[in-house]
Amino acid sequence: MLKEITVVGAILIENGKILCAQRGEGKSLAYLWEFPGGKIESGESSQEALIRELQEELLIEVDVQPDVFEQTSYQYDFGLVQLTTFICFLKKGTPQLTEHIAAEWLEPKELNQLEWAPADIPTVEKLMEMGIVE
Ligand SMILES: Nc1nc2c([nH]c(=O)n2[C@H]2C[C@H](O)[C@@H](COP(=O)(O)OP(=O)(O)OP(=O)(O)O)O2)c(=O)[nH]1
Repeated sequence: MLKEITVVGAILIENGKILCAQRGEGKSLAYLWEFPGGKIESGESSQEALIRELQEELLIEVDVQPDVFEQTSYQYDFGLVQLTTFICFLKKGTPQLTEHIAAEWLEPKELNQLEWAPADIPTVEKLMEMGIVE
């Protein structure tokens, strides 16, 4: 059966850099880099899901921009991930890793230094083409 997984990812911007987070061992897509976020729960908007996920994963409060940055679907062996990314800004706190094993703040042009989850490539390419984020 085709399993659809609806996921939101945050392009968290601070001082022209983007927060990139590395997935841990024992998970799907282990050690690949991603945008912090996760699955939308029933009854939640995309923005609400991102606010909740970033609170849980990084212990921060964020503002989520209303417009979608990029939307893609990627068929993994475990299911079809529909990933929607949004630009976010830090409102309160400093990111602390509670789930990821590493994080890096990178400029858009540096994003290809990391090995990203396949579903993230369109967002990464769009950010790299923009060159500057603020
Ligand atoms: N948060 C996030 N997930 C992503 C990205 N790209 C991508 O393919 N994914 C996938 C990984 C997971 O299969 C799913 C998000 O699930 P999740 O973050 O809520 O849950 P999880 O890490 O516990 O995942 P899992 O072990 O249950 O698969 O979407 C991304 O940029 N951010």
